[in-house]
Amino acid sequence: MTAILQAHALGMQYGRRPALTDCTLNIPPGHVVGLVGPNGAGKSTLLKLACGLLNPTSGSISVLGNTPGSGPGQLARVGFVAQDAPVYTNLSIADHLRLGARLNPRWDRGFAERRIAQLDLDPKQKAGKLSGGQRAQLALTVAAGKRPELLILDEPVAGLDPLARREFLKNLTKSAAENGTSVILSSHLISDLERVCDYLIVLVSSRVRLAGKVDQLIAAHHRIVCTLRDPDALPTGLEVISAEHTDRHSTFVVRTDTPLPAEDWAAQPLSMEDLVLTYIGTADPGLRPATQGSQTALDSEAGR
Ligand SMILES: Nc1ncnc2c1ncn2[C@@H]1O[C@H](COP(=O)(O)OP(=O)(O)OP(=O)(O)O)[C@@H](O)[C@H]1O
Repeated sequence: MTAILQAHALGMQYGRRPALTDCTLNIPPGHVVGLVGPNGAGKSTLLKLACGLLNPTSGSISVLGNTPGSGPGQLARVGFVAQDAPVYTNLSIADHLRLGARLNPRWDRGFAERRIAQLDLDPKQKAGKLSGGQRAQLALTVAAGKRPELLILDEPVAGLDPLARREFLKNLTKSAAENGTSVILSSHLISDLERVCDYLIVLVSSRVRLAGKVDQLIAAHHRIVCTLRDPDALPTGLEVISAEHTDRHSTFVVRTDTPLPAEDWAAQPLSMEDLVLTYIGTADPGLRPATQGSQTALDSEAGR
């Protein structure tokens, strides 16, 4: 099966500033992929590279097996909503839907019109007069109405109120499953991603720190609490992702691809939020040298 996104040693620099460094990914189709990371981590840069809005300064990227943005055929297969949900301010909502129909061979008019009605928006309203959240809803409707194979959304729910956010995410997963669409969405709202994503990418300081299927990542990570000890005293095969110590106890987040050995410790699973925060909180690659290697291993696992 063709990967929805394959990147090898992908890099992007704006002038001398690296925005994405040595990014290697192999995302299989059929997933809702959550892309998380702190401000400035490189999320939007990766998504723009995937749409062909930017060209890499090093490495390679392919999306659905092709070079991003390489002609009308590829553009029709990928729907994209940028972070600020751009719309044509002088055009009405109905004009946007007409434009969508003209430009996209697989345009789903019924879906788009239904969605606008469900949102209680007036088709005659100029897009420039919509609220920020309503503009985001219009941009999302146009992107989804293309019926793309891959929908790329850069912080799609940031401008939506809590109820609209929940509804949007529910519809997104339902429509992705019904239409066989893969989705990549970035967000700072980990609890939202937890609800809808089954594949996770954590970007920190322009590098991929973690990537893989959520269930496999959760199964491979454990929080263990034990009497005070040095990480080197832990059994081999456990990769220490984070370590915290009090006078008496040590708490480690460890990763292992084999079952956790039974020892004199209390072990707990991590939630997706715990996992993300652990990797974001241990962002210094100098402190945690093994994680990039783990990412590559998981990627090849997921790409099988
Ligand atoms: N057009 C640009 N020119 C110069 N530097 C840029 C440009 N766009 C992004 N950058 C820089 O590249 C880095 C990555 O930015 P990017 O927008 O990809 O991050 P992000 O993870 O999407 O951040 P956020 O969560 O704040 O949206 C940042 O250091 C940013 O300042």
